Amino acid sequence: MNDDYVHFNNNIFYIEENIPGPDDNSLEFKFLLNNYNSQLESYCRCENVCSYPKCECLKRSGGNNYVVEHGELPKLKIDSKEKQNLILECNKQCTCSYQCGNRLVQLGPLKGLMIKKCDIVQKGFGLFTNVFVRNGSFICEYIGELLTKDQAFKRYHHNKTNKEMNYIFCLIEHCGTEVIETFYDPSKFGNIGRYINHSCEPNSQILPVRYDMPIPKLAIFACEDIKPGSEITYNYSLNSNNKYSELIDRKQCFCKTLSCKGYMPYDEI
Ligand SMILES: C[S@@+](CC[C@H](N)C(=O)[O-])C[C@H]1O[C@@H](n2cnc3c(N)ncnc32)[C@H](O)[C@@H]1O
Repeated sequence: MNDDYVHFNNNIFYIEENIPGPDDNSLEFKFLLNNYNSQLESYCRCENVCSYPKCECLKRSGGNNYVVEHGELPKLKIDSKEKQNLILECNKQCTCSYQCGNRLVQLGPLKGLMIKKCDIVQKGFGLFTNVFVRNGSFICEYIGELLTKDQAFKRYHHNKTNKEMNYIFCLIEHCGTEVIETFYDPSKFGNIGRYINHSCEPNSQILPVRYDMPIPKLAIFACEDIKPGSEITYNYSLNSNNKYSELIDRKQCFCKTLSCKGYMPYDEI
């Protein structure tokens, strides 16, 4: 990966990959660590660049993940209710080259992103772009510590009690009858993705992407063309789960869009 960004706050450690949180001696942590240290079972034996349906990774993804010519998600106004295919990139066990069009998130974030204070003080800092971002482009990952459910709840309540911002992201994936839950916290260890604010009319979307290990990476893609100078935003509720609605902010929303719901997301059961 090639990430040129840094934090301006020395108390936050810049990381370019998710890391396991502290060991809480639970079975869940052992399972998480085991997954963290495992390799994805699938890989391809393609030469140079991959094509569907020959490539095993693309076959498992159900088709091309990215538009080959531009290295973007297909131009879709991504809808939260639409069923999203598994995004499985080629990984380090694959024999294809690094020019293969099925490697995007692993190549690192967009250049030209900037962290700055938002005009609306209640939002704190935000992530902005200095460059034009095409619809479907990969912007950056949301990287942090990987926590067990118990750790995520404890940290969330600590933040709430101390009136601190919440950075914990809870990903719930449904795979047949299986439900996979992953908790990310970039509050102390994280990348630039931690500065992206919520909007009720977002210009980006967060999606799970897998390569190398079975634990998904959280990847943020533009869901419309974004002009230079704009703030990058996504809707925090899209991957939240009603079961853990407690982990979602119920603060006043200051996105100031016409569709603003007034509060930060909270999915009803
Ligand atoms: C992942 S952080 C985003 C970066 C954060 N603004 C900062 O300064 O580090 C999430 C926190 O930002 C604030 N936030 C994000 N979107 C907001 C919005 N639309 N309105 C008000 N506050 C927002 C909330 O305090 C939330 O807990």
